[in-house]
Amino acid sequence: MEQLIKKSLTRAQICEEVRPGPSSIIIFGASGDLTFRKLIPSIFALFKKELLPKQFYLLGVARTKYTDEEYRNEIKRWLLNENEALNSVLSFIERIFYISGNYDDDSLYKLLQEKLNSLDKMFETQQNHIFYLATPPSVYLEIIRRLGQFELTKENSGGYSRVIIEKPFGSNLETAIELDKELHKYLKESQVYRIDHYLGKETVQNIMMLRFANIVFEPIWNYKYIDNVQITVAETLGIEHRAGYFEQAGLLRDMFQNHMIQLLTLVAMEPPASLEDSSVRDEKTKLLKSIRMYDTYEIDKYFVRGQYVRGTVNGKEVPGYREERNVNPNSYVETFVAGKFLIDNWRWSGVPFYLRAGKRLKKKISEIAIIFKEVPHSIFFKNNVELEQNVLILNIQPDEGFSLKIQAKQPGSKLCLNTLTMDFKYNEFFNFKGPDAYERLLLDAMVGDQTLFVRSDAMELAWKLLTPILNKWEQDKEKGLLFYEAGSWGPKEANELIARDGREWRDLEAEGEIEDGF
Ligand SMILES: NC(=O)C1=CN([C@@H]2O[C@H](COP(=O)(O)OP(=O)(O)OC[C@H]3O[C@@H](n4cnc5c(N)ncnc54)[C@H](OP(=O)(O)O)[C@@H]3O)[C@@H](O)[C@H]2O)C=CC1
Ligand SMILES: O=C1O[C@H](COP(=O)(O)O)[C@@H](O)[C@H](O)[C@H]1O
Repeated sequence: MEQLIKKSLTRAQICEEVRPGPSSIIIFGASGDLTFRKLIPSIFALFKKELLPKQFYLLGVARTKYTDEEYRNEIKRWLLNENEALNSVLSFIERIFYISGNYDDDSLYKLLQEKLNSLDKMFETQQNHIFYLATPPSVYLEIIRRLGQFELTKENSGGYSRVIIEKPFGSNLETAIELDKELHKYLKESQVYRIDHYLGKETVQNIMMLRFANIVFEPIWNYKYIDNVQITVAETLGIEHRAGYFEQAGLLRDMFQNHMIQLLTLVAMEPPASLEDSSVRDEKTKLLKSIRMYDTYEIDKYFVRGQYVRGTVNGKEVPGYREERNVNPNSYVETFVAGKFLIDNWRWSGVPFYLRAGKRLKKKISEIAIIFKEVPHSIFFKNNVELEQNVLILNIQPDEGFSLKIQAKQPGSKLCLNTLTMDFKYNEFFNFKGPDAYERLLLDAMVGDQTLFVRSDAMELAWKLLTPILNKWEQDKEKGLLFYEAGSWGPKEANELIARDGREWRDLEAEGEIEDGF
């Protein structure tokens, strides 16, 4: 009995959300898309759930001129548009302030110092500051240098100073290292929170729970039982208003350097010694070191890149990438990538990880599929009829959850097998829509938990892996770029990539549907 009580007490303690101590969030780029669409709604959601500390304020910084009042009105309008209740919105915006200026101008940082001093006193936030860089990456360094020069990154005056940095972190290995080096002149690694919003998604966090809190999966989580792993992040959206960014980035930087590689890492890493952030991040790093680097001549064999042309998505005609506003009509930037990754360690020897992601595909769906080997000997059918392989699917979106495909007897007939899907959907089971990824991550930054943020070495290793590919594509320009119709599943060569190994991509046509939300 005592044991049981102990167990449930521990569970309650684990489940309980830790409300952070006094905190402030200072957003650079506060007039931008990310701030309005993701950051403000997530901070507001935390406010409504009473997960923000009582001693809290938010300070927006950008070049656009607003008074506090005008900025609050913008936020009010935005939140009311999202059907939020007026009363909550009004009490939330009382904690919001705004200053404007140019990032390369000392007077902005003097003003910032003064504002922080007075707000820290007013809200008793004990000089605890989280600086969120939600600006274009080109100004990250400038902001960090100035914060450093104005001693806003120093922690010895009582409070903490943390910096959340949005992706992309650099544009290749060299620039990422350079940015990191400069950053570390002013900040210790424990102050740096490199955000990857996929790590805040419920199913993504659940990968570790599923693997390491159950006995049934881990013993078969290896080359002996797993045939291949497929990770798909398909979007119906194009590049929206982000042509300026996407023309520089392309899909490999936009999705693989961060989200896709992180997903692969969580599926493939060894069990960490504990849930401590350093243990988890050590395992991720170890795994990243085992991913095979390809020689330049192998890249075409293992990677396919494509760009969408005009087509129909969700019944609507959409322009091709080169026809999008602010895109170079001869652009050879990729909007689709499929690749085969191999992990050179004992657990994953010979197990391919097929990854694909793309814009303007047939439907929005993200999943990780663990495809198990065939049974070694089938007693069920003569004439070599193959049994379908078991598949464990971790559904990241639209319906967060997981499903297991197994073979079962079809009722009635004497001996007919069929695939049965054991389906678990978060929303249905818990009757609760999980929080947005940014809520989780902002809360973690306030309590100082870096587990779900990307450490310097992992970020570097991901760039190391992808930079040779980026270099080759940069050299090849249009050569090797394949065109696919918007509303399809990408270039047919992506199917050939996997067919060469005698496999095929999972058919995602029939899985649940939603509109893109990002
Ligand atoms: N939007 C999204 O969905 C996602 C964005 N990100 C990352 O978050 C960051 C912000 O993205 P997002 O909000 O879309 O970006 P925006 O293009 O909306 O820019 C944010 C703000 O930065 C300021 N800004 C724009 N250009 C410059 C410039 N050249 N110099 C200084 N300031 C500038 C503008 O404010 P003002 O003119 O008032 O100064 C703008 O409101 C980027 O690093 C992006 O890669 C990451 C994941 C998703
Ligand atoms: O970081 C990014 O992610 C979104 C996809 O995010 P999701 O949560 O909607 O799956 C992608 O559209 C964007 O290009 C990329 O920068």
